[in-house]
Amino acid sequence: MSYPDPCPLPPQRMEELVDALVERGFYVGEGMIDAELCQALHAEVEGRAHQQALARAGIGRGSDFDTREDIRGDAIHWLDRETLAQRRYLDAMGELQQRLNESLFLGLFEYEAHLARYPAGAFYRRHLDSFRGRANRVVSTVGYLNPDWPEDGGGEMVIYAEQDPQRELTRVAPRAGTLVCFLSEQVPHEVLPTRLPRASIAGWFRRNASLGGVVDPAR
Ligand SMILES: O=C(O)CCC(=O)C(=O)O
Ligand SMILES: [Fe+2]
Repeated sequence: MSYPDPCPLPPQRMEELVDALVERGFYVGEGMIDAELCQALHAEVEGRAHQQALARAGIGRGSDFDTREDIRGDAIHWLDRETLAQRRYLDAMGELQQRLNESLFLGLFEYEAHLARYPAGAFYRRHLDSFRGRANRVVSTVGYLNPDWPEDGGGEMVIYAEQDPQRELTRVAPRAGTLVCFLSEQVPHEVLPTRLPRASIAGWFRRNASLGGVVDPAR
């Protein structure tokens, strides 16, 4: 497998991403993630599903953890840099982290992400990514991996207004190459029921929890 160097996110589009985050709190970029990389990551998700090497996703953390199919129905695998494709993706997110810190002084200091597969019929009800026990999530990213997603495939991600969480701002089809980025504490969002198996990577830039919510100085 060969990849273009140095980064699978187009550097010239970083500025539009940063501007959208500042102006609207979210960004939707089609064709942001390299097609070959999406293909490799998609194969990894499907391979893991086949080997039953994905874990049921849950809500909450530690002793609060619970699987709730009425809230979310995906199965996940936390990225561990095991494959070249994972390393490429994480390296790209590392560059994005650096860019966000330089431009917005967010003090992001680490990134965690998981592969996710929503089987047919699965969804994830409207939620915020930063909640009790996860208050240090600052910026969320979702990269989509399914090539040729049909118009009637379902599984769109809906973004709602912060002040009026009933009001839809946009719907995003989970098509390979699209990258969505948003402020974790402010942007309510939802995954509509999918008609086809749907693969993505959801990830979060975090600030240092040990500082009790105080922003790290930009590095
Ligand atoms: O896959 C998506 O579109 C979003 C997933 C999500 O909201 C999450 O994992 O927190
Ligand atoms: Fe989410």
